[in-house]
Amino acid sequence: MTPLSPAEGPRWVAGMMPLPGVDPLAGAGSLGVPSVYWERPVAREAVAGWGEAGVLEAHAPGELAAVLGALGHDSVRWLDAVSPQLPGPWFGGMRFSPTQPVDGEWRSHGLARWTLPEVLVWREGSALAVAVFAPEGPGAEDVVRSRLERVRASFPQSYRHPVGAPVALRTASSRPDFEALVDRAVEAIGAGQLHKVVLARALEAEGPEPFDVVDVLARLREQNPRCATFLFRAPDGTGFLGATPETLCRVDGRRLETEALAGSAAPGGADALDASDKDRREHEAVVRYILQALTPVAASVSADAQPSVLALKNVVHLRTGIRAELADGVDTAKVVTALHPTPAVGGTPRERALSFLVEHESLDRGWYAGPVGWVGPGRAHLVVALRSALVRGAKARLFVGAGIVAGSSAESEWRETEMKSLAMLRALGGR
Ligand SMILES: C=C(O[C@H]1C=CC=C(C(=O)O)[C@@H]1O)C(=O)O
Repeated sequence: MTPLSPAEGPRWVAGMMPLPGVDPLAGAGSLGVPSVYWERPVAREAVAGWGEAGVLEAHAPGELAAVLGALGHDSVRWLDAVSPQLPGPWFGGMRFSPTQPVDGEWRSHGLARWTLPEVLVWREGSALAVAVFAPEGPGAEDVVRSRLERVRASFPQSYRHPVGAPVALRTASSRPDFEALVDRAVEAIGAGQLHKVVLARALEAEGPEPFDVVDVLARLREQNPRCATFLFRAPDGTGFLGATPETLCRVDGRRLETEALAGSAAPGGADALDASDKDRREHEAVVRYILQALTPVAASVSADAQPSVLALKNVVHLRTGIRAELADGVDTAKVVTALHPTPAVGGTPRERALSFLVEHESLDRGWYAGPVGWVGPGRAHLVVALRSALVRGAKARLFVGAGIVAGSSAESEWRETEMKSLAMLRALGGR
C-alpha cells in the first residue's frame, strides 16, 4: 500500500472548470476509453475518468481497511473552489474474498485497486464539469491549468450512441454443474449446516470481434436506469463492468444509506414474489443481518417496515431500504468491514456460508459481488458488483448468482441466473 495520511499533507494538486456538454461518456471520442466510469441515471449522476494520477492498492488482506480508510483523507490541494457534487475522487473496488486464491484472469485487478484519475468529467446540474489532478511538485499547477484547457478545447459535445446490429455471441456455462451445486447447498441447509447461501456461476461469452467497452456502457445505462453502471479498467486494459441494482453503502458525513436486496422473480411476477414464502425468508435473512451488523457502528438505525418490489427490465426483486446515523469516528472503511459480504451475496450464518463457497463453488468471483464505486473525504458510494463481467478483447466472463434457502429448486435457480445474465448479454451486443 502507498502511504497516504493527513500528516503528510496534500499529495496532489487539482483544478476544475465548467465544461460545455451533457454526457461524460462523450469524452471517449477525444480521450479514448475511460479508465473508470460511474453512472446512476435516476439520480442524474454520471462521471468518467481518464488516466491515473494516483493509485492505491492493497497487497494483503490485512491492508484492505487501511487502504479504504486512506481514501477518505483530504490529500488534494484544490486551486479552485471544489464542487460539493464532485464524486470520488477515488474510484475502484475490491475482491469479493480477499483470502481466496486469485485466478489468472483477475490478477491485474488485484485485491483492491483505487484510482485517482488524471482527468475527471462529471455531470454538474444541467452541464458538465472537469477536474484535473497532478502529483504535487514543481510545475504541477501549470500542468493542471494547461490540461484543463486542452480537455475543454477538445471535449466532444455529442453523445455517442452504440452502433451496429446485434451479434451472435458464443456462450458457455455448465448447467449440470450449477444444478448439482444447488442440490448440495439444499442438502447442507436441510442438514442444519446453513440457513442460506448465495451461489454464483460464470458464463463465458465470445463475440465476433473485440467488444467496444464504450458501447457496452452506453447500452447498460440505457437499459438499467435504476442501476449503477460502472467500469474499472486494470492497467492491462481488462475491464470489469456492469450495472448493479444494489447499494452496499452511501455515506455522507454521518448519514448512511444501505439496502437489503434479495428475492427475485421474472418481470410480471411482482405479486407472486411479494407473497412467496421462500423469497421472503431469503430476503429477511439479509435485513436481519444488516440491522445487526450496523448496531456496533451506528448511533441509530431504521428500516422500511415492509419490503417493496424493485422492478428492473429482466427481473424483479424484494427491496428494503435501511438508513443509519453513524457513531462518532465511524468511516466508510468501518462500514464496509461491518457489512460486506451481506447474505445477499454470501449467506447465513456468514462464516459457514463462506466456507461452503470456498469448498464447493469452484469459481474465483474476483471483484464480482465485491464493493466497487467511489470514495472521498467524508463521502462514498459503494455498490455490490452484481450483473457484471470481466471483458478482455472479444471475450467476456459474466457472473450471476442466486440465493438458496430451504425449498429452493435447482431448475428455478438456474432460470433465475439466466434472467439475471440477460442485461449484460444484451449490453455486449448479443441478440
Ligand atoms: C447474487 C445476485 O443477486 C443477489 C441480489 C438480488 C437478488 C438475489 C436473489 O434473489 O438471489 C441475490 O441475493 C446476482 O445477481 O448475481
